[in-house]
Order: sequence, then C-alpha cells, then structure tokens
Amino acid sequence: MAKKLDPENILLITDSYKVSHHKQYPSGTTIVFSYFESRGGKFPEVCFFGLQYLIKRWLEGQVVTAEKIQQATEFYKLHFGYDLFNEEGWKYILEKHGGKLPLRIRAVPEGSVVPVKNVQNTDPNCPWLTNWVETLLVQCWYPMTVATNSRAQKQIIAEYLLETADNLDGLPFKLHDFGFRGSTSVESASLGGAAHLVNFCGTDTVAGMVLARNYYGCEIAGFSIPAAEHSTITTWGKEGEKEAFRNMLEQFPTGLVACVSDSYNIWEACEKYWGEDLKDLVVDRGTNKKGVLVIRPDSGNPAEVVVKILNILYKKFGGEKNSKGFHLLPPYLRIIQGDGISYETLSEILENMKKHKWSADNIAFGSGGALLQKLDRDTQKCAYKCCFAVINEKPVNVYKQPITDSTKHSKKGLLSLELDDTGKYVTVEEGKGNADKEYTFAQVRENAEIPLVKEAKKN
Ligand SMILES: O=C1OCCC/C1=C\Nc1ccccc1
Repeated sequence: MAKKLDPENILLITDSYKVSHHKQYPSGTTIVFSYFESRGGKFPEVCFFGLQYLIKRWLEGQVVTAEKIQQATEFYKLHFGYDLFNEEGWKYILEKHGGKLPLRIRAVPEGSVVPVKNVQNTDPNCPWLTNWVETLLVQCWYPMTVATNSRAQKQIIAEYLLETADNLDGLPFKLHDFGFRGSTSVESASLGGAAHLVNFCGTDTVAGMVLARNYYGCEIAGFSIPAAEHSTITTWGKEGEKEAFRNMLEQFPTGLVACVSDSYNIWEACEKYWGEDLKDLVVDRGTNKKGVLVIRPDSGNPAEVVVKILNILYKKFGGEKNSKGFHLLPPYLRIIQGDGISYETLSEILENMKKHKWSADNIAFGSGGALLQKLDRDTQKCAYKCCFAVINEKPVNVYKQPITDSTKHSKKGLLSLELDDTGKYVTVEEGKGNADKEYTFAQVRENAEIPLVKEAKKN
C-alpha cells in the first residue's frame, strides 16, 4: 500500500511542468513578476472575489516543511522517473523563511469590479516561485466568474424592480442559490456559493456560508426557509397532494414556506388546492400569523408558466396595483421559479411578466447549474502572465505576442513593482507569510454593490 500523500502539500499543488521551470529561467534571474487578468469575455466588468480564500486556505503561514519536501521529492522522482524536483530551492525556503512563501501578491480589494492582480517573488533566490503558484491562483477565475455572473443577474432584476415595483427592498432575496448538488465538489460549492452571496442573501448552498464565515468573518452570510421537495409531496400520493400541501401550512404555521406544486398538475394545484380547498388556511395564515406561502412551479416554459400561475392566483386571491401600476398578489402569496434560471433566461421571464402588468415583486428565482457550474476559465478569459523580470540586476520587460492569435498578447513591463528611491528594484520585505490586508464580507459586498442600489440608498 503506497504511503498516503498529503493533499494539502503546496509542493503537490501545481502543474507538473512547473517542477522543471527552475531550470528554465535565464541564469541571474532574481525577480519574476506576473499579473492575473480577465481579458474580457461574457461580461465587460468582472467582480473580483476569492483570492483571500485561496491565500488563507493554501498559501498563508508555514506551508513548507521538511516532511512535505521529502514527500514531494519521492513523488516527483516517481512521476518524472528521475530527480527533477527543486529540492534545494524548497529547502532554502524552509531554512531562510521558516517555510513561509517569499511572495508578494497585490490585488484590487475583494469585491471590486476591476480585474487586476499581480504577483512577484520577494526573495531573489526564488524567482521560480512566482509562477509555481500560478496553478492555484488562476483558480480564482471560478469565484470571480460566479460573482460576476451573479452580479450581472442582480443588475437585470434591479432594473425590472425599478420599472415594476415600489422599491428595491426585495432585491437581496431575488436570486436563491440552488447549485450545491450540481457543483463538482464541496470545495467548489463553497467557493461558488460564497461568490453568489457577495451579491445576494438567499442560498441553499450551506458550504458557501461556511466559507464566508471561516474566510471572510461573516457569521451568517445567507438565509433560507422551510421548503418542500418533490419527495415530501409525492410520498403522499397523487390523491394526497392536497393533504401534503395542508401539512406544509400546518407544520410551518408562520413565516415563509415554499411548496413545490408541479408534481402532477400545477394548474389544479393553484386553482383548486391553493385557490379553493386550502384558500382560507392560506389567507388566515397570511393575515393573522405573518405567514407567506411561496408556490414553486418546477417545469414547463418558465415565462409562460409564471404568468399563467399569477393570473390563476389573482383570480382566486385578488391583489392590488402598486405605485408603478403593476399588479401585486396579496403579501402572503408569492412565487419562486427555480427551474431553467440563468443570466440568459431571467430577462425573458421578467419581460413577459411586465408585458402582462405583473410586478417583479411577485417572484423570486432559484438558480443551480447556471449559477455555480455552467462557467469556465474562458467565460472571462482569465490568465496569468509574466510581464517583467530582473535579470543580472537589469530590468526586463517580458511579453508574448503570438503571431497565431493577436488577442493572446500579454501586457508587458512593470505593472507596479516596488522601486526604492535610488530607482533600484528592491525585493520587498520578506513574505511575512500572511495576507496583510483582509476584507470582511460586508466590505466585499459594499465594493461589489451595483450602481442602481447605491443610487437608491442615497435617496
Ligand atoms: O429545489 C431545490 O433544488 C436544489 C436545492 C435547493 C432547492 C430548493 N430550495 C428552496 C429554498 C427556498 C425556497 C424554495 C426552494
């Protein structure tokens, strides 16, 4: 039985080819300076988020130990078939820096909507370290892209609320994270779930709130409510669906409760069960116990199904017109559409509601795969490139400009390396091994806030 490897060993968290890179830089290279950027993509603006987690989770403190070096040495000997691994280099970091990484990572504040981050080695003997950590740091593409995609949907919903609702008060709970099960791992769900929570407060992805607390100091970053799933309805049988619904109202006598209602016939569920047989219970729960019933369709064409349900419920429960002249169901009755929701489909649904004079206040959305999973590094074209180096004390601008793809050219030259007053390139103070600027989740949310909300808060 092969000896277990430590999956948290930073010497094993890189691309294999990087293990050979310490032999490939020009001799005399003392500094490698690289930057991370989104070269544009689906969204013109990107919301930067997740670096703090990556640093605290993987790069902070004494991350190098003699045991980890030994383990990596043995592993890479097997992997390459001979001694290629830079054992000396890592031993140097262990001895000189006590196992902390002599790196300087600068980035815009978490949550800000400008995509710039740069990295450099701070010990002239470890120029190969800057790009060793590329593999890990480029994974920042994921939380950044989720936060960006989620924020773009916040913008859409805010616009429709401004047009069809009295105010933006409901915005934080308008897009609920349904994506935990569709995520590739618990860690990616935690990162993506936290990224969504930069923009909203509604989530079922518990892992996201765990990360928000553990890495951004937020005690509770999201909220949810008691809600049915198909199994808790269908176990009552088709004949028992109405009783299953009644049970929901009785088991959760106050507050919001959501009930998926499309197991058999959503039209009959709204018309007969909610609209007639259980109507008094719904109204009483609503008016006397501040209860809100949230009816959840989960199939059919979302834009059509939502409007058809609104019309049925209006016929049965009545409603009112708001200050913008749009219809609103009674305050104890709302809808959540959690099927087929994405940046692309959101507008179709909201536009169809608006066309039929329905306020966006009547509805909330749930999104799963599109929110946390249907993205990749190309969505925002995230890359990490070396743009500057110091070789034999000479500054060198570094760039690539492939003749085969001009859009892949990289920025060149010093983006913001420290200079001392004699114009010499100084290796900034040794990596203290910890992030000297930490952001609270509240600060991240404030940095990411959309202009429409900032405007509304002023008035
Ligand atoms: O359907 C689902 O699939 C994925 C996990 C969450 C989920 C529903 N949750 C929910 C929460 C609050 C109001 C309504 C539903």
